[in-house]
Amino acid sequence: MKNVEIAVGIIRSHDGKIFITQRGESSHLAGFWEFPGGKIELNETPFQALQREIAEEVDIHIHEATFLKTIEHEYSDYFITIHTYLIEEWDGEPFAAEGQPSRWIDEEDLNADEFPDANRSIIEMLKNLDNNI
Ligand SMILES: Nc1nc2c([nH]c(=O)n2[C@H]2C[C@H](O)[C@@H](COP(=O)(O)OP(=O)(O)OP(=O)(O)O)O2)c(=O)[nH]1
Ligand SMILES: [Mg+2]
Repeated sequence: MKNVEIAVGIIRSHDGKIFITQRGESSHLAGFWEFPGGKIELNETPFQALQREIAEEVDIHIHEATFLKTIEHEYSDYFITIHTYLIEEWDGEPFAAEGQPSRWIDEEDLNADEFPDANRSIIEMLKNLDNNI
C-alpha cells in the first residue's frame, strides 16, 4: 500500500488555544478538521516541509518548533506517517490562506471525532502533555 508522509503543526497561542483548519469539500477526508501541514517533498526534511506548508496554508513564518512525535496509522487504502510539531512562536497572524474554514480552539475542547482517525493519538498526547510538566 501507498505510504504518505506528512508534517503537521500544532499552532498554540500563549493562552492555550490551537489554530485548526477544515479539509475542503472535494478533498480526501473532506469536512474533518486538521492541524495545518502536508506532504513532505523529495529532498525536504520534515521540518522544512512543515515550514513550507505552514507558510502556504496559514501564512505564518516559523523559525523553530518542538518536535513532539511521529505517529503511524493505517487507513483502508494507504499508510500515513505524521511528524507532529508544537509551534509556539511565529511571525505573522495565522489565517486560512487557502480559503478553508479555520478557528482557534481551546486545547481541552479538541474533539478527536472531528479529526481524521490518525489524529486520535496526537490529540491524546496533547491533552497529556501539560499534565506531565
Ligand atoms: N494536514 C493534515 N493532514 C492530515 C492530518 N491528519 C491526517 O490523517 N491527514 C492526512 C490527510 C491526507 O491524506 C494527508 C495530508 O494531505 P494533504 O492533502 O493535506 O497534503 P498537502 O497539504 O501536501 O496537499 P496536496 O498538495 O496533496 O493537495 O494527511 C492532519 O492533522 N493534518
Ligand atoms: Mg495540507
